[in-house]
Amino acid sequence: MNARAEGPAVCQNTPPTNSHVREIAEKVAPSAIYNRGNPLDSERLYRYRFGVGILLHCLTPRKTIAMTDLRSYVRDIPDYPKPGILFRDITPLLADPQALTAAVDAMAEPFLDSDIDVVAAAEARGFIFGTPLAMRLNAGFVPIRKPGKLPFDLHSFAYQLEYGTDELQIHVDGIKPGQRVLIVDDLLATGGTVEACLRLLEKCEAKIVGCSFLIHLEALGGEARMEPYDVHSVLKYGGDDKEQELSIQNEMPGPSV
Ligand SMILES: O=P(O)(O)OC[C@H]1O[C@H](OP(=O)(O)OP(=O)(O)O)[C@H](O)[C@@H]1O
Ligand SMILES: Nc1ncnc2[nH]cnc12
Repeated sequence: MNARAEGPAVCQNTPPTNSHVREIAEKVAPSAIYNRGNPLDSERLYRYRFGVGILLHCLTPRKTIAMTDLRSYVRDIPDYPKPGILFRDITPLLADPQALTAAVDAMAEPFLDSDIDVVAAAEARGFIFGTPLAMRLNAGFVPIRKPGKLPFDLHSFAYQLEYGTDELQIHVDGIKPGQRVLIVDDLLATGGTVEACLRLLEKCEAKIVGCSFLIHLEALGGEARMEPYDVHSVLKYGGDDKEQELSIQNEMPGPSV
C-alpha cells in the first residue's frame, strides 16, 4: 500500500506531526502501534519515531574521506602571493562538507581525552579550524589577534620576519592560569606564528597541552621552534620541494593572505 499517496499530505521540508505519523503507521504497520489492543500513546509514539530515526541514521551510507584523499583537496598555487612561494590553498577542502569534517576530526582525534579547557588560535585561518575543534573537544575558544582588534587589556608579542616585524595579541583574561590549552592553526611553516602564540599563552600561565595543524611544511623547520611542546599535523609535506617550499611569512611584509 502506498501510504504517502493515500495518507495525509506530509510536507517534505517540515517534520511530520504525531498525527501524521500515527495515520501513516496505522496504514503501513498497524501492529507496530498497537500493543494488546491499546492505541499508541504519545510517549511510545515519540520513542517509536526516535528509534526509527536512529536506525535510519545508522543505516544511511556516508562518504568518508581517507587521509590520502584529504590531500587532494589542498590546491598548490605556485608563485603566490610572491614569486618563489608555493601556496598551499585549503579553500577546496573548506568548500567540501565531508573533507572539512574529516579534517576537523583528524585534528581533534589525538586530543579527545586530553581534558582541553580552551582552544586558542590566531587569526584568520586559525579561527576556521579552532572553533569547530573547540566544539569537538567540549572546550572554549580564545582568539589571538593582530594589533587593533581586541578591545580589553592585552598581552602582546612582537616577532621578527625576514624583513620587519609582526605582532599578535591576546586578552589578559582570555585564559586563566593553569587552564589546559590546545593551539590550533591551519598550517605550520617557519613556526613564527605558533611561537608567538606559545609566548602569549605562557604569559597567561596556561598549561599548554599541544598544537594541532592541518598542514605541516616540514622543510621549513617550524617544529624546532615549538619545543618542548607536542606537535600534531594531519598532512605532512616533506622536504622534496625545498626550493619552492617557503613561508609567506619570510617575504616582505604585505597584505595578509
Ligand atoms: O609558520 P609560519 O611561517 O608562521 O606560517 C604559518 C602561518 O601563516 C598563515 O597565516 P597568515 O599570517 O598568512 O595569516 P592569515 O591566517 O590571516 O591568512 C597560516 O595561517 C599560519 O598562521
Ligand atoms: N606556503 C604557504 N602556503 C599557504 N599558507 C602559508 N602560510 C605560510 N606559508 C604558507
